[in-house]
Amino acid sequence: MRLHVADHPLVAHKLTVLRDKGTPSPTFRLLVDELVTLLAYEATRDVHTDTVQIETPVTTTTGVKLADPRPLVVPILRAGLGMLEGMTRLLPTAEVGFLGMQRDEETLEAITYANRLPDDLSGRQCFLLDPMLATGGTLVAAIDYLLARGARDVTAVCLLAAPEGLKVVEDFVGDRADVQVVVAAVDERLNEKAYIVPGLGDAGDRLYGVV
Ligand SMILES: O=P(O)(O)OC[C@H]1O[C@H](OP(=O)(O)OP(=O)(O)O)[C@H](O)[C@@H]1O
Ligand SMILES: O=c1cc[nH]c(=O)[nH]1
Ligand SMILES: [Mg+2]
Repeated sequence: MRLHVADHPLVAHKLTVLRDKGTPSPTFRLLVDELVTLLAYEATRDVHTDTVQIETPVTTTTGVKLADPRPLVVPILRAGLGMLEGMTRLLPTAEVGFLGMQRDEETLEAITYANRLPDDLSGRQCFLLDPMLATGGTLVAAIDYLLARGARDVTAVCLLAAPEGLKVVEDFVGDRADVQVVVAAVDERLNEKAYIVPGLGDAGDRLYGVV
């Protein structure tokens, strides 16, 4: 597993406002969207492209376009939905799949309540979106769904990760696939409720309100 931590003052600034418990949902949603755009720039550095010939008003030249097969973007509901628009803005050709997963707050097991993915992901570049990588249980289960469909090139875009969760993902992936995790920051640790510290609280609740 490869880890990329975005090291940029704009990322740090936006993340600080996001962490602030006084930041209301509309601002939180906007900041998540802006942060994803900055992270997507790093996360798509190895996106496949094809060479194309085009004519500018002046001459003929060689350029690139996003290649086929199209990349697949998969937000992990609920909280990952807040990252979808920012990602597809940068990857306009992407196909979008969906995973609905909820962590059981007692057992910390990830329960899947929605799964809409293409059957065959061999040769496809896949991007998983989830703001929080805490114990890693949710991300491991999501990566497992993609690997089971033949994906071998997976990038997870997260806002915050705990060191404990990163280790779990790394141990799960081993050398089974090329998995990259792109994050805005790696935080200190998990607390006794497996929340990220200092973190930003419950990302789904802060985006969409408590249900
Ligand atoms: O690494 P883990 O320990 O598995 O925890 C991280 C997961 O928990 C949160 O989702 P949650 O289960 O709260 O669902 P939600 O998005 O509907 O709020 C978060 O968005 C991740 O999906
Ligand atoms: O800190 C955490 C841990 C899991 N899920 C969240 O939304 N936040
Ligand atoms: Mg939640």
